[in-house]
Amino acid sequence: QESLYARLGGQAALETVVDGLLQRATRDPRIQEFFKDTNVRHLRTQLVEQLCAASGGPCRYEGETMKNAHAAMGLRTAHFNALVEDLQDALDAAGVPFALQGELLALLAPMHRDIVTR
Ligand code: HEM
Repeated sequence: QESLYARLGGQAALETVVDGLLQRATRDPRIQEFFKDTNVRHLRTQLVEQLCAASGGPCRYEGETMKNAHAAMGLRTAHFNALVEDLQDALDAAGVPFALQGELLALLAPMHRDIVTR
């Protein structure tokens, strides 16, 4: 079985998905406030690298732990779910098949416990 990374379409596909996610999240009234002082360029690089590594691609994630990166934000489950919805929209828009979307989301779901702090 090929890696999820390869089946998603590799680096270019991941970049399209992350761009779509960041466009949506930074305009999403439910969560946009969290991104107002963020260097989105840097976040894009880190997210692509993280998703590449997590999906079995040829990358190593060297960014912050999920706990450290989000500790100061006081995120709730509703914020987490809003971001996941934006990601699903971005995956749909990129034409990623539903089954592959599920595989990617399953990799991210366990991060909830490090990201949501209240
Ligand atoms: C599965 C869910 C999530 C993943 C995989 C994820 C991933 C990441 C990554 C990789 C970084 C970069 C860390 C670094 O700079 O080294 C980051 C930062 C950030 N995340 Fe998340 N995140 C998630 C959920 C959320 C949610 C729910 C929010 C807000 C609603 C959020 C807002 C942010 C912001 C604003 C930053 C940048 C902080 C800064 O400006 O330094 N994230 N996230």
